[in-house]
Amino acid sequence: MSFIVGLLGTASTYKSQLTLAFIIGLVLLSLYWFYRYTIEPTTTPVKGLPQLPGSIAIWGNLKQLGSDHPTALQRLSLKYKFPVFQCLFGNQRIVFINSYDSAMEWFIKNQTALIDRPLFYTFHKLVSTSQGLTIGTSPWNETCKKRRLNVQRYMTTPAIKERANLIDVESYSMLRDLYSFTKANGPIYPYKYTQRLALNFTTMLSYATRFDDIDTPLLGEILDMVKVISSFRSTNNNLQDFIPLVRLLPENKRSAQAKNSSAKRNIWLDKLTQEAVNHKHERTSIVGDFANTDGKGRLNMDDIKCICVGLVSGGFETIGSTASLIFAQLCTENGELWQERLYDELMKIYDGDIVKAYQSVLLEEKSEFGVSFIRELLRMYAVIPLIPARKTCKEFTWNGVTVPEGITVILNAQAANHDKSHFGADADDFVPDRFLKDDSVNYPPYHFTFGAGSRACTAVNLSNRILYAGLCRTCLLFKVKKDPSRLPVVDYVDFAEDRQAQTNWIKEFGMSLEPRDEAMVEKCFSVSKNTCEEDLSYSIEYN
Ligand code: HEM
Repeated sequence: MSFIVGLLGTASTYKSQLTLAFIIGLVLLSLYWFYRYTIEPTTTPVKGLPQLPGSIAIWGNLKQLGSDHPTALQRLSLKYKFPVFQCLFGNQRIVFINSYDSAMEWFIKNQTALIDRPLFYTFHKLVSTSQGLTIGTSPWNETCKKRRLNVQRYMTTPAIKERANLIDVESYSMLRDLYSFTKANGPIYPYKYTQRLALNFTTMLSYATRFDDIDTPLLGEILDMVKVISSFRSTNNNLQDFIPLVRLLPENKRSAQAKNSSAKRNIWLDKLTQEAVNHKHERTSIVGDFANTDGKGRLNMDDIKCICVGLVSGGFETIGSTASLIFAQLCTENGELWQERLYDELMKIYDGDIVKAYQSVLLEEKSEFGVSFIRELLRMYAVIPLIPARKTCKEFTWNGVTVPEGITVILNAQAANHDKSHFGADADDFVPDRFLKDDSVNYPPYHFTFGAGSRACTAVNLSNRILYAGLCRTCLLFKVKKDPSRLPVVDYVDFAEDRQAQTNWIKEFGMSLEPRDEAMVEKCFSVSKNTCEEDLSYSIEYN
């Protein structure tokens, strides 16, 4: 300021007046640029929708949300009694949906208006540049529509039955290795085993390749890398998505890490794709199906690559996390009772024939308790608590409010799944009987863990089947035993190891498998080994 006053004082010549005008102009321009680039919200407020108080310049409401966004948003929604509100993440305006009924209204009743997805700087500009956008990260356009329709071919009830061998080989391998490890060494944290089940399922479906040895170095590398990539989609790990200034900082570590992980991922994905093409005549896979058409179908190789990356990333973490939560719940105080109840019910359904039950759970979901248990597990733990963002592609009206086109909307599945006005006072408890009753709760979509509406998870039925078969096979052959020195944390918020991740996974706990009848375990395992001989031979360790 004193500099400008000084200049004014001595601005006797025309030249210095010009200099002064130039400097003031430059300052004003810089301030304008600063405002437009980093403070001005990208969209105007939605008239009539409550705004979350406490927004500050540059940060918006981000600071007040701390490191656990879904829980903070859920708490604020209850505090202010706003099931739906808008807030600012940096300069991005986002509408959050936090209750069961409002989720139904926005994501199901108005699903055609919410079919689009917005683009985010980190994920879309840094991570996804070379393999292209997956279905789950792509805006709605002809390419996305075509790819989504093709994926649905692999997710129909007959298609799931046709690929039951994949559920067989992976649930068998998981139980085989957990059993042999815990028999020899005592309790173990099962997460890596459930992750391998999930990763293998998606790589088998996409590329007809799997990992058999839990200690294969590439498996560990892939598990780490996919976790890093997924963190780029989280709302609270990526300031640069919301605060444009952060993008300008030199040595932005997150951006460098994003590029690096994406480059590494592409190397192994390209290898898997090539393997699948090489084996196109002998092995069934999505890439192989495509290669056999000689590119004459509606899809091209880029489409296929994107579809497969999407299936691997969409399925791997979610199934892996939810499957380890099955073991966690079976290790709780009531876990033993639930195991016995399921075992008895399955014995009743399959006339005491364990081998028949062991095979049938791949093809049908006849145990009502088993179905309810998995449904409740998914409701209790929204492993992706904030559903990937949507963007309104047309105007619609909700509760008298006109929601315009171009608004970013995020469903807080954790909040909607724990909405006491829908699920009752025990909404925060794990009640595996919840979906056995004939009431308004036992009604699709049951919960919002798979998202909802036009862009909901394409693999709902497939995921339910994988989880059901895993649960039933475990209880048919084994008693899951807790490790008293490492009990699981089963609270729906505190269970998560890292509340900043996009997909939550459970904190370490210990469990072991005790056979109900060792001879029967061997018998069932040899049934799987024989039926899945060919799938087992697709393991990278044997090629
Ligand atoms: C417990 C298991 C799973 C959970 C909790 C889950 C959850 C989700 C969620 C929350 C979304 C976003 C939905 C939305 O915006 O409304 C999604 C999308 C998607 N999921 Fe899943 N998922 C699971 C398993 C799988 C599996 C096994 C696959 C593939 C084999 C898969 C493939 C996809 C795809 C392709 C999309 C993108 C859909 C689109 O944007 O049109 N998911 N999933």
